[in-house]
Amino acid sequence: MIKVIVQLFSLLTVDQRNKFYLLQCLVVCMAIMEMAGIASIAPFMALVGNISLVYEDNFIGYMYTRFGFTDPYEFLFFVGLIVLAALAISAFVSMITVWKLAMFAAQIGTEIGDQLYMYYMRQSWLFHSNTSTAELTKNISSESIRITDQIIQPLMQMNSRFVLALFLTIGIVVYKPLVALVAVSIFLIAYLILFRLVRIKLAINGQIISTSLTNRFKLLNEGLGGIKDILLLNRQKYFVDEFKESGRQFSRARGRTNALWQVPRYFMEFLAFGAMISLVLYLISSNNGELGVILPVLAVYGFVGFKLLPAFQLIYGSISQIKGNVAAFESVSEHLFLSQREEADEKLESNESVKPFLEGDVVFKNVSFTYPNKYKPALTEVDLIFPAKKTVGVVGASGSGKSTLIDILLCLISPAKGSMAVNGIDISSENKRTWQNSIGFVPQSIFLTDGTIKQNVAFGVPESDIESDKVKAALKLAQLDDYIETLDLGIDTPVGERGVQLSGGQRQRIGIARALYDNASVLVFDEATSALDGITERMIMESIHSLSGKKSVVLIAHRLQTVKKCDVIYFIDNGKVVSTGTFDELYENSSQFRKMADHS
Ligand SMILES: Nc1ncnc2c1ncn2[C@@H]1O[C@H](COP(=O)(O)OP(=O)(O)OP(=O)(O)O)[C@@H](O)[C@H]1O
Repeated sequence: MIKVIVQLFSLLTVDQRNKFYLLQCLVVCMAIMEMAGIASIAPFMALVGNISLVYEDNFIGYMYTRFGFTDPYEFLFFVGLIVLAALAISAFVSMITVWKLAMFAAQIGTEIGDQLYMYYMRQSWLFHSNTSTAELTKNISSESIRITDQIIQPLMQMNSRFVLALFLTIGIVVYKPLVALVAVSIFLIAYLILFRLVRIKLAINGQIISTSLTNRFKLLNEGLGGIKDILLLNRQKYFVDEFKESGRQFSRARGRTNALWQVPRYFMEFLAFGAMISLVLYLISSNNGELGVILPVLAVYGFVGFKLLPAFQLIYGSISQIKGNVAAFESVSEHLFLSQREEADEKLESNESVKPFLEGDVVFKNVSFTYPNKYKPALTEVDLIFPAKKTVGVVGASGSGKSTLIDILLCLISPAKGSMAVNGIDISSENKRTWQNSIGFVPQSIFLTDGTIKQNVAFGVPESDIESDKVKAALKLAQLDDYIETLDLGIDTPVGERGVQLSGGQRQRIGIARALYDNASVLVFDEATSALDGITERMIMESIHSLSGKKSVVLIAHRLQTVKKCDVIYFIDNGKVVSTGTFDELYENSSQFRKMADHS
């Protein structure tokens, strides 16, 4: 647990650390004020028990004459007011401190969520293709809240209570050493035994909470994402039962964790009352029932107990909560540390001047690639050229390596061996962004946001920066202008979540318009016309081929009709380029290609 606290602290920025130190000063201030409030009660209660103290040679007697009082009860009233004022100031400082601590913890917690989102958004395609989205969603939306509410908040509260408990303990030990040491030891030992008994259970519960949350997010994604198939196959029961089961595990683990830190309070209160009664009996027997001596001691211990017991309970509760939720921090800590390191690197990178555009022949030299969890390479020593302003087809059977080749072209993955150069310039991590700025990509399945047609064409551009003329031109090229004209709201028509209000072909054409919006110099189509009907496909293919001579176009296709007009076609098999040429040349020279063409 100490390790988690140290790690959390090392994740704080300089600003956050400075704020933390300031808050720490406020916490000490709060503890001192609470101490002062309690300490002021002793003389007041002494006076209540024995008003003749004002005539004796002590601090009370000195104050009585110093302020010129003549009536002892008037002085008692005055002391009462001072005690009230001290308690009010202490309550005020406590309120401010607790408020600031809560705000600070909430801010750090939210920033953890932001940090994770930023980190995941910056990760490579390889990272995302090998990581579960449910896991990442859970980390951002749920684990970061768990870290805020169940680790940082308790940590900050515990911190303030710890300082107070320490001061109060020192105070009462100085006041009456023996009684104080006995009382504090009883409580400390009781809490220590309790914590040792429950800590393993708490850690296990924390793990169960994390696992069941991952399952619930996974079932949410899969259930709602695949609702069409589920409705059709009538598989709701399986998803609902699994969701309920993970919910049951989650609630039981969470309930147990909460109970383990709340329930012992009642036992400790019983112990406190027992200690108080023992103290009364001890004081009465050792002071012959003299109220003037007994009352101030009882009042101080009463008030100290009133403050110290909740402080002990809060410290114990906080430690239990933190222990029960360490798993939440562990599941994101690696990503948080990596994101911290990446941010530092990014600052260095941002100083570089970035060229906006790259165009020219794209040359693959001896490119090989193997996926991290695979033994067999997806591409082996590929040498090829995508000539500038020509239309190139990439064909091959399913699993032959076409998408991998395109992912390298798009710089979504980097070749393990070999290189890619554009116009003679090797593409590396430094100029990768510039190259990506130059490409428009239309994937097999288009991702649409729950926005308008316009927002989906100018994907990720702030509304105020979207150029409607460019959107309309791209839509025209994608053969969607006729459809837009039939809509009352035109390009401002909402498409519904993931484009459910559009047909598959219309979604595909929005994707094509998106690739065309930024006027990229290279357009890459990954089976982009597969969802279209024959006539629309032909019209779009004509638009695409009309770009020949103006833009470089790369077409990946299963159906070889799509690549018939390409200037050059690469035929891929088993991760290697096995034949190159025009459609007719390949048809003539490659029996494999001929077989595919005849069956497409
Ligand atoms: N993210 C990944 N992790 C591990 N292996 C992968 C990954 N993506 C693809 N592969 C593997 O790499 C090989 C080439 O796959 P790729 O997707 O490039 O083929 P493809 O020709 O595009 O197939 P299709 O036409 O069916 O889309 C396949 O064996 C595939 O299983």
